[in-house]
Amino acid sequence: MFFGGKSETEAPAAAAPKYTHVKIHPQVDNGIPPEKPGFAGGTLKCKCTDSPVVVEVAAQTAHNHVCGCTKCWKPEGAVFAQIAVVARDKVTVKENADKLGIVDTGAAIQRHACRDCGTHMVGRIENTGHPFHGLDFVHTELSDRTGWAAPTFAAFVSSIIESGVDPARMGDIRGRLTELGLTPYDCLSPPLMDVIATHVAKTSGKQG
Ligand SMILES: N[C@@H](CCC(=O)N[C@@H](CSCO)C(=O)NCC(=O)O)C(=O)O
Ligand SMILES: [Zn+2]
Ligand SMILES: [Zn+2]
Repeated sequence: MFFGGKSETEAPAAAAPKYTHVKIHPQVDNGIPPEKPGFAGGTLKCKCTDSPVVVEVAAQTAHNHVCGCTKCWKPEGAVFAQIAVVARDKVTVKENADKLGIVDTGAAIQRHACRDCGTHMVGRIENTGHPFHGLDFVHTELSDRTGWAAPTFAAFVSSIIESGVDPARMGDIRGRLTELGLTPYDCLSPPLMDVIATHVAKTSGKQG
């Protein structure tokens, strides 16, 4: 140590979070709950108090993220959705399937929502040529279990402006996402964009 400075082995103090006033989504605003090793799924329930739609997800999810796009379902007041994927053969509607309807039949991800409360229960891709065909999109916050895959990035961040968020807030919002360890992207994460590009290149014959 020289002249009362820091010792070479002393870790620098972590910077205090600056953007805790910025709300993203209830599942991440107060710290992200850790996933549990060996966690094998659970049931998702819509918000209806009477005859809720119940969906079984019989596996851990992957690629969980917060999404700012206009299409993903967000809980009341949230700026972002939280959404993950799981193999479609692990997803079964167990109760009140008759309450489900497709939000937009023209979208790549067909979001099956409860007609009574509006909650999106399963997003399914029917196009077999889509890079993510075989994966369903689910909101694991609809489960009362803990241990689901934690979100690891923020997708379609600029799209929140399309939902009415003031563009002047984007610096603070990206700052909060970064603070939470949810790196902000204006599309999907680099590994997922690579999956999409590889699929496109294989389809066009540019990759073997
Ligand atoms: N700016 C648009 C973007 C919508 C968008 O492309 N969303 C993505 C991500 S959803 C889950 O991460 C997507 O793949 N959409 C396909 C679909 O929704 O069918 C907007 O905000 O609307
Ligand atoms: Zn409902
Ligand atoms: Zn989305």
